[in-house]
Amino acid sequence: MARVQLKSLEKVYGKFKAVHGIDLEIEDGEFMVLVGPSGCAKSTTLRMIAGLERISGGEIRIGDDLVNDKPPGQRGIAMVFQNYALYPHMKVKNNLSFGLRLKHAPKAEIAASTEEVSHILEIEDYLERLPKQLSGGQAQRVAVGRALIKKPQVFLFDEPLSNLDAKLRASMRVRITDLHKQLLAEGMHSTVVYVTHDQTEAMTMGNRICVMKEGRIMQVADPFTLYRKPANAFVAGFIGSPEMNIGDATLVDGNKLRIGTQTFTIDDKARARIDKDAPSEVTFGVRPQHFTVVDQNAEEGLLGRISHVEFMGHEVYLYITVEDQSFIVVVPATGIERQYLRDDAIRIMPQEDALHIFHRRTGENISLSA
Ligand SMILES: Nc1ncnc2c1ncn2[C@@H]1O[C@H](COP(=O)(O)OP(=O)(O)OP(=O)(O)O)[C@@H](O)[C@H]1O
Repeated sequence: MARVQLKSLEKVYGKFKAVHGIDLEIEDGEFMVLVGPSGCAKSTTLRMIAGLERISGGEIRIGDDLVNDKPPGQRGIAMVFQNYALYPHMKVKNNLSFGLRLKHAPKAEIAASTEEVSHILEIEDYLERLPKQLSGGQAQRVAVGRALIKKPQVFLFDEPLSNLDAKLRASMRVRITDLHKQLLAEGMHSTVVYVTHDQTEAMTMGNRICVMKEGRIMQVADPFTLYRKPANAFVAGFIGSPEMNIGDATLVDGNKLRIGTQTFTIDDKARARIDKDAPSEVTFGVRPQHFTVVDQNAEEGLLGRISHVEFMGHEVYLYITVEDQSFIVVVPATGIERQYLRDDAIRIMPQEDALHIFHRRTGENISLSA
């Protein structure tokens, strides 16, 4: 069993509390991504699980073991770092087998494991090279191989793809998640805790994602739930690209929303979801993909002006100013009947069930019920 449990976990650096008593249960075999902006303490949390950082309070369990005071080598973990951390003077094959040699594993086992791992990661051709003779992607595969060869209960990844270009990152995302599935299919209890600041990486790789902010957990959920039902305005703004449109609004008579001086009727589905006790001064949220461009003379919707147009190939990003609020709206580029031009007037309307309402002060999503 390689469940990882964090209970009231805390980290204090001098007078600064970096981690504020977080609770998180990562299931056996799960791929859990810790994501959040720079400084939210995702790396600190990972390093505490690894045993590279002492904890200031709370508990960490790996499997059934309380590991609070155990050194990294006794935790059944292997870690892959952003900078690969390969030994520069060792050939790839020796980098791979280093952990096994340290444990004085039999020579035949070392040879067989090196062969197996290099085959899985397709690095057989580089075994005799030094790290400096590898590309970034190849070096990263060696770093993953070095973790894999230890057959750890838990893999810890700290921003492993940050140093790669966009194309290589995309292919390594697939490779790592495929590898995880393969290990599970072979009956290895390989739990993954993966740290990134990149929401695309989080959404595409995680079974579940833990979104963090300033040393606190904002939401833990599967990618679909995070996108469709963000618990608060922070998660809503962090997950999704381009970012969700978020701004001040007023609920009027429980069935209308006023943004600036413009008011539109909230659709029945959204109205049913909004907390009956919601305050009138709220924060609204609508994803750029969830607006419809409606007739300029329609009675409903928000009338604004296009301030900028970005043609992205398959879609067009429209930057729209509605009074003093800025919106970004994504429309499909194929089949558009009209050309969108800068300075044009435009009227937009949130699609049915696409409106989120957040508590202005706490940020809590008060349109999630039902
Ligand atoms: N050794 C340290 N001494 C003091 N403060 C530290 C130390 N290490 C980290 N911190 C602080 O703790 C907070 C969390 O840092 P951490 O590196 O875990 O964040 P992160 O989310 O991983 O950020 P990044 O994506 O930039 O790596 C930050 O405010 C950081 O400045």
